[in-house]
Amino acid sequence: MSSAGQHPIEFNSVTKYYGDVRGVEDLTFTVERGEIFGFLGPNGAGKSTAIRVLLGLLNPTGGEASLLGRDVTDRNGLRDAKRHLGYLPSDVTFYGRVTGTEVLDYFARIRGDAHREELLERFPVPLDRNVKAYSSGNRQKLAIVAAFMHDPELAIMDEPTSGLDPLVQNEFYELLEERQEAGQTAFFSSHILSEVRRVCDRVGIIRNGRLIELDSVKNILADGGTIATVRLAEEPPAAALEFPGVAHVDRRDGEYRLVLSREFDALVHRLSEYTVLDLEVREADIEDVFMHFYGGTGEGDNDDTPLENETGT
Ligand SMILES: Nc1ncnc2c1ncn2[C@@H]1O[C@H](COP(=O)(O)OP(=O)(O)OP(=O)(O)O)[C@@H](O)[C@H]1O
Repeated sequence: MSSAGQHPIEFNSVTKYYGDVRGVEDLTFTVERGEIFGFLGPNGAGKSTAIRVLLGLLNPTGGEASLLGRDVTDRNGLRDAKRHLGYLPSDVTFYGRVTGTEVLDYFARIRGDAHREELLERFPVPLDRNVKAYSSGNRQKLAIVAAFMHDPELAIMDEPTSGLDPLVQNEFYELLEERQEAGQTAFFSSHILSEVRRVCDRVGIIRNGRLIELDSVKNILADGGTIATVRLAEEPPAAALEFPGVAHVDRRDGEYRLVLSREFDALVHRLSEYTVLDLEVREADIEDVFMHFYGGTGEGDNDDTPLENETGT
């Protein structure tokens, strides 16, 4: 379509305030064609605000954003772009007393449904039943079929796997991967780090409305390095464990946890000054790395709710 050669998603210094409340501030990044991009951040960080600006549901206070090459404030252009978009909201609600079939018929009339039967085989739902009586998982599956049955070139999803059981989640990741092989683009917010590691090429991390990291998952994991957890018989002087190569130290339950590069000589040398009761050295995993970005006491935090993990809600 008209977006050929352009980035499917572009944010250029986008700021959105709700009165005095900051939604997002000076957000600048692009999503490349054919990539799966994860948009991460703690609760209240501004992810939904950014997505709503992109969909033209909120006017930015400043800056510009474009979707499939169309300025999001250009109503007609955005309407055209949306024919090639699949959108999966976080809180799927269908209005009225309608069946699953009627919901899909409605979207089919607007955007097409070439892949409807194939998707219904992968994400089966009780089509003849009133959607008000659907379980949350079935509601989410129906929304997936509705979002993807016209084979959109871009999918925007707000926590797409919430409410899905592990088998359906897996089917969904496979769908995203197949679509990527076909050159289509996906942008989604998530709190589930295992899915980010599995499917995302790049991530943007937002906190307090600002983008604080933008990189490939591979690079982010590589930079996170190694974690050493050590228990000592003596209390070392403050800062004794902050030697070169150590990016971060914290003390928890009598243990020191060091985030460090894979240079072990300095670690061994420093620990030799103490009686080591316990020592574990391992590769940092994705939870360690993202906790580093999520945690802390950033000025003006909107909400310090901890990150949910796979077993969370
Ligand atoms: N309609 C609104 N009116 C006023 N403030 C709002 C509104 N919507 C969001 N906010 C505020 O904007 C900030 C960003 O919220 P947003 O919902 O975009 O975060 P989020 O990253 O999507 O969070 P979550 O992970 O909890 O869904 C928060 O401080 C929130 O309270």
